[in-house]
Formats: sequence, C-alpha cells, structure tokens
Amino acid sequence: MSDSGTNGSGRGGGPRQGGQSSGRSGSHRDAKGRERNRGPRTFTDNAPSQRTRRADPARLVAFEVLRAVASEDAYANLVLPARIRHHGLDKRDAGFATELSYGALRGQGTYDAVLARCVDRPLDQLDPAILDALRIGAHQLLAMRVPAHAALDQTVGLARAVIGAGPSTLINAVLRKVSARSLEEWLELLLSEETDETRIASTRYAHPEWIVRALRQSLVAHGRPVAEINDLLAADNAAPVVNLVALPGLGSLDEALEGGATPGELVADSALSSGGDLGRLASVREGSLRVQDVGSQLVARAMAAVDLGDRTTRSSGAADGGERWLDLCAGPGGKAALLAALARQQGAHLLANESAPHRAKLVRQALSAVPEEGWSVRTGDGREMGAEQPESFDRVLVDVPCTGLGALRRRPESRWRRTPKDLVDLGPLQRQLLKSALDAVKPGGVVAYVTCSPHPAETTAVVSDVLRKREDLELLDAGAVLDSVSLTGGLDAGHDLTAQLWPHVHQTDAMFLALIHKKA
Ligand SMILES: C[S@@+](CC[C@H](N)C(=O)[O-])C[C@H]1O[C@@H](n2cnc3c(N)ncnc32)[C@H](O)[C@@H]1O
Repeated sequence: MSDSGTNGSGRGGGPRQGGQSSGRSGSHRDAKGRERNRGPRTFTDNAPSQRTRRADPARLVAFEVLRAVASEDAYANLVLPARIRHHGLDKRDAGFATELSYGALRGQGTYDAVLARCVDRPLDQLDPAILDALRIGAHQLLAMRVPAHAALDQTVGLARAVIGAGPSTLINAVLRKVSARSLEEWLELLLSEETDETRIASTRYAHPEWIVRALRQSLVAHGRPVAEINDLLAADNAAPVVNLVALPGLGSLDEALEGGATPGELVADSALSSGGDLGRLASVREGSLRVQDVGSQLVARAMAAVDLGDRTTRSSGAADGGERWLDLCAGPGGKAALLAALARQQGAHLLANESAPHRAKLVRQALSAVPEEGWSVRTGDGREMGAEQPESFDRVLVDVPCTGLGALRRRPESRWRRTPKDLVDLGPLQRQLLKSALDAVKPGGVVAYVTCSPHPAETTAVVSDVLRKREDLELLDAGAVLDSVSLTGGLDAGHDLTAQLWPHVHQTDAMFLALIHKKA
C-alpha cells in the first residue's frame, strides 16, 4: 500500500514523471534502460551507460551484487570479492561496498516495507533493477552514516548510469520520501497498528515470518528463554566478526596478531581478525592460518576431545595403532583442516569424505597445510559409508547439509531464499547420514552430529529419531565437552545432553552438537 502518489517505472507501463510527459528522447532512453535491464546482466566497463556517466564504484559493486543475487541466484559472499577485485576498490571502498551490499540484502524485508509506502504500485511490479537500486538507497539513508544528500545523489547517479534516466527520476522521488523519516520513525509508522508479535519482529528485524517463528521454536527447544528472540534476530543483522584459527601444531597466530588481530577469548589458537585482505598474510596463503567461525572450531575440537579411554576396539585401527577419524560431509573442508591438525597431534588418521567432486577438491586444498600421511580424501556418498566400512572409525564427524538458519548473518540473502519446505526436504538425508555415521563408528567410539542450524527439526528431532531405534547408543554430555575445550568454560550451551551455540550469546554461528557414544 502506498501512502503517496509517486509514479513507478514498472515492467508494464512507461515511467510517468510527476504527471508530466517525459518527452520523446526521455521515453526512448527509458525504453533502452528497461531493455538493458531484462534478464541476467553483467555491467562491464564497456557498457555505453558507463562510458558516458561513471557510477561511484563502491555503489556500483553493491548494485551488481544485488542484481547477481536476484537474477542469477548467486551467493553474495562469492560475487562480492570478485566484483571488488574487478573494479579495483581500495580497502575503504571495499568496506563500504561490503556494508552496503550485505546490509541492503539482510535488511530487504524492512526496506521493502518502507519502499512500499513510497511507491504507487506493488513492489513486485517494479523493474527488479530499480527495486535493487531503491534498496541500496534505503540502506544508506536508514542504516548507514551516509549524509542524506550523498546517499540520494550517488544512488540516483548510479541508477542514471546503469539503468536509465527515467528510472533515476523515479528513484530520486522515492528516496526523497524515504529520507523524510529515520528508520525508527518508519518502523513506528509501519507498526503503529500491528499487534501480531511475529509480524512486528519480522518487519523490525527483517526476517521472514516463518523464520521468526522457527527461531523462537529453536530457542525453546534448546532451553533458552523465548524472550531472547529479538536479541537473536538483531545478532543475525550484525556484520559477523572474522575469526581465525592457527592449525594446532602447524600454524601460528603471530603474523595475524602483529597485523592487529586480537587473541580469541573462547578457544585456543584463535584470533579475531582486524579486517582487510587476509591474503596479505603468508600464513593464510599457505593454509596454516584459516578463517573459521569459533562455533565450528569448538564443535570440531569437542569431537577430538571426547575421552574414549580404551573403549574402542583397536583391531581395525590405523596401521600404527592410532585412531581412525572420519569427517563424513567434509566440503569445503573447514572443520576437516582443524580435525586433520588435531588428528596429527593425537597420532590419528583422518578420512575426509565429500559427495560433490568440486567440493572434495576444496577439501584437498583446505588440508594441504597438513602433512599428507595424516589424511586422505574420498569423493562419495556418505550414506554408503556405514555399509562400506562398518565399525571402522573411532571418531566420526557428521556435519550434515542443513538450512543454515544458524548462519544467517554470514549469508545475507539466504533468509529470503530458504523456505519451510527445506526443513522437510533435508530431514531424510540428515537421518540417513547420521545412521551411516553410526554404522561406520566402532563400538566404544563417538559420532559428533553437527548442524549450523538450531532448528529442532534438524537437530534434536533427528538425533532422538535415530537413537530411539537403537539400544547400542547413548548421548554424552555435549555441553560439558564444549566447556572442556573452551578457554573460559561455562558456555551454558548444554541442554538435555546436546549443546547449542548462539550468535547473541556466544557471538558464534548457531552450531548444534550432539555427541553419540556407541556402547562397547
Ligand atoms: C554443512 S556442509 C559441511 C561443512 C564442512 N564440515 C566444513 O566445516 O567445511 C555439508 C556438506 O555435505 C555435503 N553432502 C551433501 N550430501 C552428502 C552426502 N550424501 N554424502 C556426503 N556429503 C554430502 C555437501 O556437499 C556439503 O559440502
């Protein structure tokens, strides 16, 4: 619903400019602009629009990222670095482009609610490129410390350069209306008559309603107060910190710390990056210093730290009598790299399995800093592993494909892409992979079931379904093991023997961990 009469340049009709004719040449340019804007596009330096009118490169990068996400189903975290490199942005502009593209994508739900009040037609009737330019403008005006005149001028200039003159007039008019109120004033206006708590949280924190409900359910399922929901939603909207891990026994934090990183407080061998291009660090280039969320570090370390005593039957162990470890779903290899380093320290061997060949390649790259005799990579379906190599591994990590509802802050577009159906669709695969892991582990060994989602359908329900059918399995106290591998202890992540980390509590991704012991 619009509360004003700004005319939109929609797919169906030509742009109207405040009731005046745009004139023949304007209409012609606008038609060309709309034509350029259809379908997937790349914005090269050779585009005529950019030869004549240069857009601010940082805003152009953000616009290109939003366009690629919308029209090519691209992932922002993959497109963004490529566009930053292509346009040769310096550190400051790269930071601005990152904040602008990620912020506009994350905040889309809130910005669309505001924009809907400023345009005279449903937003889905706007040309998608115009809508993306409006979102970029709205984020600058409502959430960044960009002066309003600069946000307006630069966004309109961008639109004129890459979309066309007519659309830029519309964008100017709409963004002027957006700029008339602060974000808080807009939210007051939008929510003044709303009583439904889910809809209020959905608009205020830019999450689809079903995800607000799903995260509330997740808090309850893992024993946290439901009143934390707003903190959790707000944490999803904060730019995630970049954590580093120095592979134990192989890497060092020194270079990163000298460059301004701060030592990690929750887990050993970790640091908080000071930002900038990490590729400048030799240790990152050689792979002994890696970017990894602290939650991922903690769950991998927990699997390695479970005290198996001499409970496992060593007869089918590694040739030298050390343990055999399996990472069943290893791609792209973040946890596998840490596990391989830990395995090396403990005299164990790691087999990293991944079903997608291109991701298995990434696993090999991730493992390259660890001496090769300590690990191997298998490309294959993890569901077959239990039958192919039954009772063969002392420790198995099964980090199953999931909705990623616990990592929304890292993947800004994913909240708008995911649907409740994903939860249903992933369930059978998650159960099959866990069963296979449990078949592959030796009696006396341990399986770590991990997700980067806190949703009970992917966490506790999967574990209890699978355990219900087997008497040879028992849950270990995952919260206690997590405490034992953290530097501080007292994480307060445990509930009913499983453990759940949270962005708003631990500043990690919302990783779930169940440690399942196969009785000897
Ligand atoms: C959540 S990711 C694992 C992340 C990884 N542990 C890390 O820390 O980098 C899940 C992985 O499982 C893989 N996968 C999906 N189906 C699989 C299957 N049937 N067998 C083995 N791997 C599978 C996906 O390709 C994906 O790489």
